[in-house]
Amino acid sequence: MVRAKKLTKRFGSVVALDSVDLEIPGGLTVVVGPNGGGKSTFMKIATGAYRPSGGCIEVLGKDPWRDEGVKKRLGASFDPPALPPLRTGREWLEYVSEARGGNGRDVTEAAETFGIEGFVDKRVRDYSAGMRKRVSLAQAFVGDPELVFLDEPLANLDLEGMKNVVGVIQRKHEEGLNLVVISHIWRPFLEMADYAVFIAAGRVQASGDPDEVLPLIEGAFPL
Ligand SMILES: Nc1ncnc2c1ncn2[C@@H]1O[C@H](COP(=O)(O)OP(=O)(O)OP(=O)(O)O)[C@@H](O)[C@H]1O
Repeated sequence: MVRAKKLTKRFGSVVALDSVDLEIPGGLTVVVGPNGGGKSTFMKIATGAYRPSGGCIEVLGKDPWRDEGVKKRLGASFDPPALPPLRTGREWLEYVSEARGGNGRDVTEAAETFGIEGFVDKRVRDYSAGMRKRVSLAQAFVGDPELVFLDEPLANLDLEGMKNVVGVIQRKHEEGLNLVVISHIWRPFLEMADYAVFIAAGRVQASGDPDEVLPLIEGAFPL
């Protein structure tokens, strides 16, 4: 699904990703690591939002920075959510669905899935943080993407919302969708994951079977 070789990203003197070699297979992958480790930067490069400073990355066999076609096959929910403040949630979701080659009709289903029907016709600027997160999650799934990236899908959600989103991810995974989930709340996702990646200090510290990566994660974040 994703193949990175010597992938590097610098912001001035900060090296956010330092010569990362990584292959992410199909299925559900969980990406874990400390704040500032490079996870979101990796996702932004993988979805074509950032250009690498060095090395290369292929997503679904294509370069996401250069290939506009592959971007249409990817769904993404960034954290914090990137939504246009003056649009309604519905207008934005229809736009994203259509940009991915969908017909916008799946927006109603996505609205139900993420419990946003009550406010989807209001402007984004009037949303709470949790409402923004829900619309941003719906955005990742409309337009029938082949691979979905979610950055902190549980951030700002209430308990009911968290349970719902974990359930949606489980169901999408079972239906055969490919997902890459970055989450500090890793336990519910690691249980269902096919692959795990631990990123810290701009490097992949471990990747592979979740059962093998888990001890490393628990060692790094003792509770
Ligand atoms: N647009 C940017 N401009 C400058 N520095 C950046 C930018 N984006 C990220 N960085 C820096 O790159 C490093 C990696 O950040 P990144 O957001 O990828 O980490 P992360 O693992 O996602 O962290 P968190 O768990 O806190 O979300 C950090 O040192 C951060 O300050």
